[in-house]
This record gives sequence, C-alpha cells and structure tokens, in this order.
Amino acid sequence: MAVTPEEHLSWILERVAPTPEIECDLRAPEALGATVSRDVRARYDLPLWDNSAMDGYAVRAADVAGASTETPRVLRVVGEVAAGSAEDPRIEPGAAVRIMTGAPLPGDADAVVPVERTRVDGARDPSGAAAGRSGGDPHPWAESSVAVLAAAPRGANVRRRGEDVPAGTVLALPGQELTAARIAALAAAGVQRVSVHRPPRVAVLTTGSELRTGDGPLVRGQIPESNSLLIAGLLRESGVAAVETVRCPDDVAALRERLDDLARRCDAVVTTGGIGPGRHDIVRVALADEPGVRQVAVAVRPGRPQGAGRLSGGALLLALPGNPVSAAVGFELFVRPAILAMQGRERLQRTRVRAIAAAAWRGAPGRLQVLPVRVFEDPELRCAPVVDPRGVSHAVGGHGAADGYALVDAERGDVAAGETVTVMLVTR
Ligand SMILES: Nc1nc2c(c(=O)[nH]1)N[C@H]1C(S)=C(S)[C@@H](COP(=O)(O)OP(=O)(O)OC[C@H]3O[C@@H](n4cnc5c(N)ncnc54)[C@H](O)[C@@H]3O)O[C@H]1N2
Ligand code: MOO
Repeated sequence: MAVTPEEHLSWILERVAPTPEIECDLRAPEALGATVSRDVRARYDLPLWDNSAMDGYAVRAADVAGASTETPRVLRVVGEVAAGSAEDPRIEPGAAVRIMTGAPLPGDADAVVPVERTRVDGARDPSGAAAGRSGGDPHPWAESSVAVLAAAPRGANVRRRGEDVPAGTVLALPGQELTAARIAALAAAGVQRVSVHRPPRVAVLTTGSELRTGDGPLVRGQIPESNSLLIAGLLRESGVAAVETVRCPDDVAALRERLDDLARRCDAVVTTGGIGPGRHDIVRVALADEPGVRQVAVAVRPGRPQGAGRLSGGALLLALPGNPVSAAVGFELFVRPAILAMQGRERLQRTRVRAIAAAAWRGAPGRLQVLPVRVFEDPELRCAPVVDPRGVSHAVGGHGAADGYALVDAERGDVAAGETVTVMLVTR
C-alpha cells in the first residue's frame, strides 16, 4: 500500500531535530539564507534623526508661506549641511541653509524647499551667479541669498526620526529567513550579529556503477553523473552547502561503510538511486538493516520509491530514487522541507500559484502528479509541460527548463487545456 506524500512528509518531520543556534555576523557570506533563531530588534530609530528627503534649502516654514514664482521669498543663505555632516547651524528668521538628501535637518528648520523650487537671486547674491537657470546647470545653488518660489508647509520634504521603524521594533522573528532585504533592514537598524540556526551538515551520496564524472569517452552503458549536481544545487538554493558529495559503486559493503561514516559526521545524508527492487539496488538492501529507516512507496508520480528515517550513526537519511526527475521531485516534496525544518524555518513550502494549463495532459490516477512545467504570462499566468507527461522520471534534459511543477491531485484525473492547475514554483 502506498502512503500519501503528506503522510510521508509528516513522518519525516517528526524525526527532524533543529540544529543548534550560532551567532552570525550580518556581513558574513553565510548570513544570506540563514534562519533566525531569536527575535531581533532595531537598535536605532529609522531614520536615526529628522533629515531631508530632497536636495534643497532647510527653512522655517513660516518664512516661505505664500511664496510663489510671482511673489518669491528671499532668504539669506547661512550655511550648508551635507549627508554625513554633524553640523546644526542656527537659522534665524529670514535665513536658510543648503541641505542635501539624507542630511540631518537643522533644529531651527521645519521644512525643506527642493532646489528646483528656488532661484538664485542674482541682484542680491555677491557670488555673482546669474538669476534664473543659467550656465548649463538647471538648478544653480545660491551662495548668499536664495529666492524661494513655492511655499513649504511644516514637515515638507522632511523624513521624521523613527517614522519608518522606531528603535525596539522586532525586525526579524525566529523561523524567518535572512533575505537580502531583511539583512539590509537589520544592518540599517544598527544590528551587527544575529542568532541563527547552524546550517545543517548535509552529505550527498549517489550510487550507480554506470555513472561517470570525467569528460572522457563513455562506453556503452555508462552515463554522466548528474544527480549530485542537482541535489547539491537544490540544497544550496535552500540555504545549505553540501559538506560532501560521495559516489558509491553498486556494492552493498562499500555503501554501508560510507553511510556509517557520513551518519556519524553529518546531520543529514541524501542518497539517490539504488532504491528500487532491482538486483543491484544496494540502497534498498543496506537500509533494510537500519531499524530507524523506512522504505515506502509514495502515491506520487514520479518519485514513488522513497526511504527516510534516522540512521543508527545519528544522521537523518533521505533516500531518493535514481531517476533524475524522480530525485528532483523527491527533493522538493521531502528533502527541502526537512532541511528547512532542521534550520527552524517557519515556512517549509515553496510558493504555489494557480496557472492555466497551456496544453492537455494525462493525469496519474491514484497518485499526486508532479509534472515539470515552465511558467509564463500570456497575459495570465500559464504553464506548459517541459517533458512528455507520459515519461517524466528519466527526462533529465527537458526538466532543465522547469520553473516549477504542476501539482495534480490523485483524484483529479486528466487535465484539459485551459483548465487551472496549482503550480509549485521552484525558481526564485
Ligand atoms: N520492477 C520494477 N522496476 C522499477 C520500479 C518498480 O516498482 N518495479 N520502480 C521504478 C521507479 S518508479 C523508479 S523511480 C526507479 C527507482 O530506481 P532506483 O532508485 O533504484 O534508481 P537506479 O536504478 O539506481 O537508477 C534509475 C535511473 O536513474 C539513473 N541514475 C541514477 N543515479 C544517477 C545519477 N547520480 N546521475 C544520473 N543518473 C542517475 C540510472 O542510470 C537509471 O537510469 O526504478 C524503476 N524500476
Ligand atoms: O516513481 Mo519513479 O520515481 O516513477 O520514476
């Protein structure tokens, strides 16, 4: 009797132990993709102080009330603050200070007039700058006096201290991924280091005497090894670098030795191949001696034979079929969620969208069909198989173009062109 994919995943997740917490510097390369293990709060108000949203003049709003092109208000320019400046120049009534985007707003100012709303007042400006837009510079800056051509109410073009995020706000919660945006938010708020789950140490073990990795000529029966690249790459896309990739010929004793060694040193071992009923399917044979591991048929197509559990050496084992697309599907349904759960990740599932089937295909009655598709907009979201739906598991070439997998429930049957299906996206 086959188990459902949901049941198999739950069985695996019950056996997952989260990795310990470690401190991680936000600027270290391993921060990206790590999973936060404790609340992280903003140390600073964001913005840190009131500052200018525009290049222009910091003014007292009352001084420029009613200003217009016809009735400009002329102000004395008494200084300048650039981004990074610690200056807080006094601004008496009738005065203004040149200010650049991001620079702290002087304490006496309550508004900023953008430079485009000003004119250099040539008659009063001893710097000699001509009035108006001159000299090829569309927005000349006044040295000593500026004519303001528009009113700026209190707060105009001012970014208030703490208006984005006040200090103390929780910016990251346990289980959340350190994405580029989240890392930037934390760094901006003064955070240097965060607690994350240590990335699991995961080994990839491929089996098969037919597999070759060099670029030498292949004799009949040999094929290039590709599953280790697939699995290690998918792991990397899940935030984990495979610590080791091991190849094993179809020899049970050799496999047991490698499994025992990896089980002691790793948090998880992912194998591909050798799990079918064939005479040389050594993973099936070796795992039969492991009491914590179960081998089941899962009601999914492709990816039916699966093994999972805890090896006596300690590591979590996830045994995938050798057919490359079956291995990829098994990774998505079982390995990726397990690896994310080991990191304490709150969200284990890929993003799912609804898309219109651009072609008809035969379903897989009684099994969840997981069909590699490309996804495109025309103008709505559509999906089309990238492999022949009648023979998916070995179709490693076509699979390379997949953006995701159409998920067709066991009860649904065939899919007609124009029907809507659920697609699990695998591209970021
Ligand atoms: N009599 C039966 N035969 C098969 C059954 C079955 O129920 N009864 N199930 C089929 C299904 S479904 C699958 S899936 C496969 C499971 O096969 P294995 O896990 O034992 O995989 P292998 O036999 O080792 O390899 C299958 C296929 O994939 C190629 N392969 C394997 N590893 C790699 C690799 N690292 N890189 C590239 N290609 C790889 C291998 O050469 C084979 O072509 O069993 C069916 N048979
Ligand atoms: O279930 Mo196998 O994985 O169909 O090819």
